[in-house]
Amino acid sequence: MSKPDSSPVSLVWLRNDLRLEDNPALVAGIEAAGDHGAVVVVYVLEEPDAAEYPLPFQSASQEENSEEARQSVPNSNAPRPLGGASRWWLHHSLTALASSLRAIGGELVLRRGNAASVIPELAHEVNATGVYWNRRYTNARAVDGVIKSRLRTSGIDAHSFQANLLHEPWTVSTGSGTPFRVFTPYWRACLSRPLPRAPLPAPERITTPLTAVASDDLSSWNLLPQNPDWASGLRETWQPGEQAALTRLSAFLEVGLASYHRRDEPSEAVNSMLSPHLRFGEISPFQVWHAVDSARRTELSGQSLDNAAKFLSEIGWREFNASILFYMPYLRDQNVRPEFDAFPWKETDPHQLKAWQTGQTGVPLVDAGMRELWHTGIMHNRVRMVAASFLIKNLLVDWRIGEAWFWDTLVDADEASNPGNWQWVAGSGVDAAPYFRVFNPETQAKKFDPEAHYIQRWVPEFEGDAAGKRAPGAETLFGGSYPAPIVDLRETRVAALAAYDEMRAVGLYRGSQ
Ligand SMILES: Cc1cc2nc3c(=O)[nH]c(=O)nc-3n(C[C@H](O)[C@H](O)[C@H](O)COP(=O)(O)OP(=O)(O)OC[C@H]3O[C@@H](n4cnc5c(N)ncnc54)[C@H](O)[C@@H]3O)c2cc1C
Repeated sequence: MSKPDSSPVSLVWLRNDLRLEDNPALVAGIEAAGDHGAVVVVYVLEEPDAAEYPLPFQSASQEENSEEARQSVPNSNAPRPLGGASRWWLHHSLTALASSLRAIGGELVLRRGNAASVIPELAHEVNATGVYWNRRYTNARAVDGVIKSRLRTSGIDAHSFQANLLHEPWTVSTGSGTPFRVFTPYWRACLSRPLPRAPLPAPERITTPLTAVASDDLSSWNLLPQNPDWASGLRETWQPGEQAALTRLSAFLEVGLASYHRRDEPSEAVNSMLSPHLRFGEISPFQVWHAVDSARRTELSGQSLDNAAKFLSEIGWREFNASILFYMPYLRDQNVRPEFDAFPWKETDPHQLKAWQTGQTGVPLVDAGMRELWHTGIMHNRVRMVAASFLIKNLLVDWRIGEAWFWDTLVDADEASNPGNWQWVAGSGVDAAPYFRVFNPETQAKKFDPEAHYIQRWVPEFEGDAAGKRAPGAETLFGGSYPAPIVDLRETRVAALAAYDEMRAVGLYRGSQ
């Protein structure tokens, strides 16, 4: 339905919240427009001028970690350009969102460019009386700050809402008022806070302005891969969009949750697979929390109750990483623990790196994970840890190189969780695994994929057991269809520990100067 152009207009800017249910900005925009107003819903493909948002900006991070090294960050606060798999997801998620909006009378307007210009210009174009968005906690909030002041200068109200985190970073702090650096007390503090608010229902109708608002054609954004079209595995695996996210959540509650204690076994389909849906905000953590919480109050018992608590704590890790990025905007570029700046990374061997990226290292569990990633845009969490550890510790490749590959290939690539987890594996992050913990892919496979079902699925040419032991005679296949390991796991483990000692010696030397 359309309203006359003189009516009040709300501009709702959707970002990582591509949903109708539990969308406070959308609800507030509709309410503010009232019975006589109209609502314009926009998504902006952000292409900011990075120089406009230099790091570091004034934030608590500088108090939190104020060493000189952390100040000279080469990056900017501009939103991080999406990787290939995320662009694929975004295309389909926007398509789904546009169709849901149309079903209740709305339209999705698409614009591209620097949001700091695009949003104020669009607000003027549609005579917006207010602009509404849900808050983000990445470095790109610097962009939001600029927009807010530009809008206010021209007399337009800007309103932002909590929608994408259960606990905004500044609401959870230690007794002395500093951010948590260790997960367990962080999550305990979260759990002692008031229960997360109930999710909001989806709006039933939206009124658009009488005059249609110009929109880009989604296909002109070229988000989908062409020549080659590498997305067939993504299409087989995923259905982006709000409806699919809700279906995933229901399926997890019905089937996965009861077996979630087996979440470390990659051949078991017990994990929720919600990460890309959460990443793009097709479902909110409030919806997930309340669905699980209501199940545990009414239906669950025994093991399932423990599983529910564990699952919610994984949602907690997502929040924890968001909080880390909030306070440490350099998370993707810099070691959180400065002593790692002296780590003697090896000069990257392009052949070894390629073998890792393409799942041809000759280490079956690592290769299975990397092939799963390439084909489906996702990798099981346990295998992510093993594959990352292999790159960092057995190949001595700087974690930032692995992080960039995951950023490009994961459909759930997240500005906080990706570098946060890479730094966790590297040992350079907050609450990280100690560097001397080197995942042994053979032991990990024996423990978590004992029948080698997962390995067989992704590395069918491998003949041997899960621990990487070749079947009799299969040694002759080395150099054949499945390669021999590109490095010796035991020797490289020793080399990694020696490199770690070298780094610590530099620290001790510097400390003694
Ligand atoms: C090297 C490495 C890189 C990673 N990069 C990302 C990333 O870019 N984006 C991402 O969402 N997760 C990342 N993870 C965390 C984790 O692997 C995925 O969240 C998980 O595999 C997603 O599958 P799921 O939805 O079935 O998880 P479930 O087990 O069902 O967990 C439910 C939700 O909890 C959250 N979650 C679970 N584990 C973690 C974790 N360790 N850190 C943060 N959130 C978590 C996710 O939102 C997930 O959807 C990474 C882990 C590693 C080791």
